[in-house]
Amino acid sequence: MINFSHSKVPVVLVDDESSELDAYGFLLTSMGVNQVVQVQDSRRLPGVMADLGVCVLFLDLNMPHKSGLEVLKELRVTHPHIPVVIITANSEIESAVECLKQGAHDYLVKPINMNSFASALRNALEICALRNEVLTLKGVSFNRNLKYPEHFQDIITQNPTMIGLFQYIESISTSREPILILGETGTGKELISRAIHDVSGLGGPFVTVDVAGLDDNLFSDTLFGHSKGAYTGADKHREGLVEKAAGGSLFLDEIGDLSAASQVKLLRLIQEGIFYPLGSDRPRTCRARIISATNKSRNALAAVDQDQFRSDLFFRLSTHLIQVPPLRERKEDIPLITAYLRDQAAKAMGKPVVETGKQFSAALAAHPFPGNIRELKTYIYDAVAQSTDTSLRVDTILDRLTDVSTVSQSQAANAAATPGITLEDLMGGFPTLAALTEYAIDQALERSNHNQSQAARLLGLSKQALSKRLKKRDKS
Ligand SMILES: Nc1ncnc2c1ncn2[C@@H]1O[C@H](COP(=O)(O)OP(=O)(O)OP(=O)(O)O)[C@@H](O)[C@H]1O
Repeated sequence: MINFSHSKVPVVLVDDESSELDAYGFLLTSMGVNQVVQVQDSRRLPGVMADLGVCVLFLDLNMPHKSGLEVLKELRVTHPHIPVVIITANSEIESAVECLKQGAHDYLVKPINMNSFASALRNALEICALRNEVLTLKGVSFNRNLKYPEHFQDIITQNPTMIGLFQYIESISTSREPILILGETGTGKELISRAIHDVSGLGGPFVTVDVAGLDDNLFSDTLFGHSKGAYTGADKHREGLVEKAAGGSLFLDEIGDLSAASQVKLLRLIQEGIFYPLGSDRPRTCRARIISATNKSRNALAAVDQDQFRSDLFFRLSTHLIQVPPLRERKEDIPLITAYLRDQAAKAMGKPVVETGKQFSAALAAHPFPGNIRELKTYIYDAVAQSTDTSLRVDTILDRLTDVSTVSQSQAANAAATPGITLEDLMGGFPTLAALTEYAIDQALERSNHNQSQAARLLGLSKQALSKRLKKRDKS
């Protein structure tokens, strides 16, 4: 019998029938699997996964409360790297195929044959090992290692840098020092600030203010409030947002646009921890944690020779500094976020969920997204509103992508100027498409130890298509 005792990866079984759970559990233990986790109520799975991290999942399709398909859709968002094997009855084959489309790794039909079970497990463990290797090479643990994944569930990503940011946010959760979030417009800075607040466990409210449109008087009034009679029309005492955020977090958005006079007031607030409502000489203590954000670059903000933004304020605000990567640097997130927004838009508009479609996906993949996720959201909502077919219509975005591409030419030029390995370096000259294809096939075979099923999966091909190509290559 195959023995999996060398693998430390836990195997999770999700099935509402306790007799099935016991039977599969027994089978796995007898194959030497070290850790078997049984989940009878699929609604409990997110909690179980939060503690486990990397694992292989066997998922029954037909369950009360939350079906296998619903669970799978959620997992694709929260744990996109985890291989999922569907367990299905003969009558549910169509649903199982739908699950494969949704990213399940394999399916088994009941009654389950021990050999098929073992081979599905072996493949899933191999996928775990391969993906782990790739992410380790990128400097990130396959395991998200998050203590509070639920606080990040609205931030859809599978990008290693983003997951690293989540880990950083958890590591500073007990600090009450200021946090500065840098990132281009629409990269999700506000979403991240919300997650920072949630992870911090602060019991007070999360209060946000966009300081870009505030002149100095309005800034003081908004943040610090005023006492009765402070100015004409101030007919009663009004507390400011610093007070409202007591015991919680105050999120100051667009901090890079703050006037010089307001910068001085903010610096005093952070340094001394006190503030004065307008018209009052009684100091109040600031009991809010300050999170700020800007879409100006770090260099533009911190440049000591420019007096636009005080460098002392920059350093005070950025005890903890978070740099959010633009969408064009995490292209692997585009399909994931697209699917999430597409489903969200369909739900909001009461329309059926449709496929994204190959052409639509390809057009998005080639776009630089100067407006990042906010821009992507605009396209998806518009395309969903116009959709009448089984997939999103690419013509709804093509014109818009061209317009924005012109705007973003300078960004693209910057990206191109980024030092790194060029295609020429890699291939010894600019490659033809055919040469690139061959190179990708070689790499996939090498990384999968010449296991053709694994290699085909890495390449996004069926095993048959890969084997056809390899045969053709052998003949030539
Ligand atoms: N990873 C993500 N997954 C899903 N939705 C996202 C993600 N990142 C951002 N969004 C969505 O994109 C939109 C813009 O995000 P957000 O307002 O947080 O960006 P921002 O960086 O604060 O932008 P700005 O600098 O213009 O204020 C919001 O609707 C947000 O919900």
